[in-house]
Amino acid sequence: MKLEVNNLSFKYLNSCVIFEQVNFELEKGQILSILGPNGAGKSTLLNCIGNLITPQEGKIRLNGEEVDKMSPKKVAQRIGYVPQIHVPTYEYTVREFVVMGRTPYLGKMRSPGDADYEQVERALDMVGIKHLVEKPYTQISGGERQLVTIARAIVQEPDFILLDEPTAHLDFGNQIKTMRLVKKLAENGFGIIMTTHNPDQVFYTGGFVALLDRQGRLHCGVPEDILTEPSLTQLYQERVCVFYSDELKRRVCISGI
Ligand SMILES: Nc1ncnc2c1ncn2[C@@H]1O[C@H](COP(=O)(O)OP(=O)(O)OP(=O)(O)O)[C@@H](O)[C@H]1O
Repeated sequence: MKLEVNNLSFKYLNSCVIFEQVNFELEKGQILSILGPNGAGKSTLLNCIGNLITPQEGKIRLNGEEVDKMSPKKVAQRIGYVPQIHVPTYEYTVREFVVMGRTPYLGKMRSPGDADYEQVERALDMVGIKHLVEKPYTQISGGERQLVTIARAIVQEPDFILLDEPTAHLDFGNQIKTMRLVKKLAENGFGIIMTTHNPDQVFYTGGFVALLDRQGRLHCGVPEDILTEPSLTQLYQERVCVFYSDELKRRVCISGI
């Protein structure tokens, strides 16, 4: 299963262009991390890929099929989306919230069955929050909510999962655990597209990386080529240091303060 993004351009009504001529492709089991300054357009790009908003130009295809011509149900079977902030509207328990990920597979008027709930338990176990299963979704923390939303995307069994800043609300330990989880999801065959503000996470997860600059251009490649001291310093307008750690056996990125 291949996701292709061709010549994508987007602007909001009455705004300047957010990004232009964006091109990349990704296979199931691969990771693409998107970095860029605040307001560059990373979430907007994810929303286009998830078919939540329509680009003015360009196409997104899944195995050659145009996403905007697919039914919402079929898109939901192929692409899972974990937004940056999820505002709860009703006191669902975590179990009830996560099982909603099974909706694209349920027939009209059919309720989830034992097998669906077993998937929920497995997904909560995988993200490390099985103990929250009975808790109301409105009574868990922002970070826990993010993990619950990842569990919902897992039970959706999509080919690709879009993660918008999956570590945004997480403490340092949970950020590390989530990056380990992202790698595990890719090893389990999910294609992952995630946005992040931490270049070091990309050296850990590996895969591909894309920098979205302030001019709306996307520069894609492997971390070793794309995440260099000059490119990151230019992107963030602050000194950034990149070096090889013998202990970690990978490159490391830290602020150059
Ligand atoms: N619904 C909207 N209507 C008009 N402009 C919008 C809308 N949503 C976002 N924008 C603008 O589009 C630009 C890109 O926003 P977006 O949220 O995609 O950036 P981002 O790179 O994800 O930012 P951050 O890192 O801060 O989350 C910003 O200037 C933002 O103000």
